[in-house]
Amino acid sequence: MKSTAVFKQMKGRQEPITMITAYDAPGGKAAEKAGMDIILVGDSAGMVVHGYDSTIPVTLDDMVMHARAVRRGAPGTFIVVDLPFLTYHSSIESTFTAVRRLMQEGGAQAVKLEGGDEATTETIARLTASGVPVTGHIGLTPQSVGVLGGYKVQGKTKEAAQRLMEEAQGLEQAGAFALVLECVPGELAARIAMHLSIPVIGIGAGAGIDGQVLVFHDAVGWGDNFVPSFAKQYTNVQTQIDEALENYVSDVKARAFPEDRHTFSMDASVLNDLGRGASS
Ligand SMILES: Nc1nc(=O)c2c([nH]1)NC[C@@H]1CN(c3ccc(C(=O)N[C@@H](CCC(=O)O)C(=O)O)cc3)CN21
Ligand SMILES: CC(C)C(=O)C(=O)O
Ligand SMILES: [Mg+2]
Repeated sequence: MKSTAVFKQMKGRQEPITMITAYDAPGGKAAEKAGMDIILVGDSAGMVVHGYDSTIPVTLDDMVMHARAVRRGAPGTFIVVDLPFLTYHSSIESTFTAVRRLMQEGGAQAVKLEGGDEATTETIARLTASGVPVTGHIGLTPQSVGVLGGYKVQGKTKEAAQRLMEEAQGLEQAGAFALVLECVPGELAARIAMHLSIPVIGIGAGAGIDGQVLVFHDAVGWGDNFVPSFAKQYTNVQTQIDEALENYVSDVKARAFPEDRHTFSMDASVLNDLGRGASS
C-alpha cells in the first residue's frame, strides 16, 4: 500500500496521482485492480448511490459503512474517507470521535475535510498533530452548496483567487498531506500546485496539477444523474444495464428464462417414490 510520503515523492518526480471514488466492495476492487493510487470514499455517495440531490443528508454511519465495504474490496489501496456534513465543526472531541470511527471501524488511512477557513485549518492542524493524515478540499466545497448558491466554478475573481491561494498555503502549513481542488480555473489550479510542496489533486481543475480525481459513476456512466462537464465518461454501463434488464423482463414474460441449464433436477427414482407417497 502506498503512503503519504509516496504521494509527495510522486509530485517531486511529476508522476500524476490517480484517484477515484468508490462506495462498495466491487467498486473498491475494480479501483485496486486498475492500480489506482488512492481511493476516495466520497460523500458524493449521497448523490450517486443514495439518490439525494446534495451531499448534506449523508451521515457518519453511512460513511463508516461505505468505507468498510470499500476496504473489503480493496485491502491493499490507500483509502481516504470524507468526513460528512457538520461532523467536524461543533467540537474537537466530536471531530476526533468521527475520525476515530472512520479509521478504526472504516479502515481509512486518511480523512478529507472541506474548507480552508481558519476554523477548519485549525482543526486540520489538531488532527495532523494527533497522527491523522488529512486531505484538504477547497474550491467548490459541495457541503457548503447552500451558502455558495449552487455548484459553480470558484476562484474567478482576483479576491476569490487570492483567498484560495492563501487557504491552500494555510492547509499545507497545518499539515495536510494532499489537497483536493474542485471546480477552479485551470490556470489558478496550476499556480496553486506550483506554490505547494504537497500534491494537489483536481476535479474540474485542469491538467496542470499533481493528480486527478473522478466520481466512479461519472467515469463509468452509471446512473441517470447529471454529469458535470469536467467529468469524462470512459464507458456507459447504464445502457448495458438497461438492455440487460429489458431482456430479463421480456425473457420471463416469454418463458424463455429460466432454461434447463438454469434449473436444478433430482433423481427420477426419488421423484417416483415421492409421487407414490403423495398419492397414497
Ligand atoms: N456525480 C457527481 N459528480 C461529481 O463530480 C460530484 C458529485 N456527483 N457530487 C458531489 C460533488 C458536486 N459536484 C458538482 C456538481 C455539479 C457541478 C456543476 O453543475 N457544474 C457545472 C458548471 C457550473 C458553472 O458553470 O459554474 C458544469 O457544467 O459542470 C459541478 C460539481 C462535484 N461532485
Ligand atoms: C468529488 C470528490 C472530491 C468528493 O469530495 C466526493 O466524491 O465526495
Ligand atoms: Mg466529498
